[in-house]
Amino acid sequence: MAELVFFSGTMDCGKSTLALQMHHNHAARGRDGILYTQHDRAGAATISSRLGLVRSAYEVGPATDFWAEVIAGRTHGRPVDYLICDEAQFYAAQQVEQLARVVDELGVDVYAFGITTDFRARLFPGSARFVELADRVEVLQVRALCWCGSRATHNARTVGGSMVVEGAQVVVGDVSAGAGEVAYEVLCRRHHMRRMTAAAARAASPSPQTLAATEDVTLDV
Ligand SMILES: Nc1ncnc2c1ncn2[C@@H]1O[C@H](COP(=O)(O)OP(=O)(O)O)[C@@H](O)[C@H]1O
Ligand SMILES: Cc1cn([C@H]2C[C@H](O)[C@@H](COP(=O)(O)O)O2)c(=O)[nH]c1=O
Repeated sequence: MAELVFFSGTMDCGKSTLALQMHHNHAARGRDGILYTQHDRAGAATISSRLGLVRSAYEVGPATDFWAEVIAGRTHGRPVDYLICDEAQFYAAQQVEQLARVVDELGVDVYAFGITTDFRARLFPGSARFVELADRVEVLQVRALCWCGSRATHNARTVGGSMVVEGAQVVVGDVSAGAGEVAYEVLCRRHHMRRMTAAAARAASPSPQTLAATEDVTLDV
């Protein structure tokens, strides 16, 4: 039976890598799939993984109708066995409903990949609809880590190096150092709620010399 699966996690936990691996494995067995994405960091109509894999994909926009696209594909002779949907947090709730209908009425497997919550720890509307409708929500096995070593569960946004909790929900960006004025960092909930990024923690921590000279320093991070 076809299924709607939402592979979810923080930024930088391997979602796009898994999306392209799954496409590779299914295609290698002769299944026909279509790749979709929206606002990938590498540019429009692209699925890019930080491990270096890059593939062309259809760019999802406000006018994209997944039901109509699969029907059109089949009308033109494509079997369309599965869809790979990356950056799925950006899809409209209505598009997620179209994907569920494609699964149920056309027997197409839909594998969607996206972050669950934004920089304020609020659900993206698309992700919320996936959680509500998916047959399964899968958490990726590879753990992204907070600077403290705990599993990262939340996404922080920084502007000019400082964590912010206000701003537009959608701002394309990366987690790497030097990512630009707006950047992201994955944190555990504890440090997300305390707005304690790696830089803030470093700034709050005494240097080893200071520690040696101070007997009762308590780090409250
Ligand atoms: N230089 C590297 N060497 C090994 N693994 C890496 C390297 N750079 C990134 N990765 C892996 O790639 C993952 C990010 O993959 P990606 O598919 O881009 O994530 P996502 O789509 O979830 O943002 C990291 O969690 C890490 O495991
Ligand atoms: C937290 C958060 C992220 N984004 C953007 C930043 C990136 O362009 C993507 C996530 O991509 P990844 O492959 O999972 O790293 O989402 C955003 O627009 N708003 C946010 O709050």
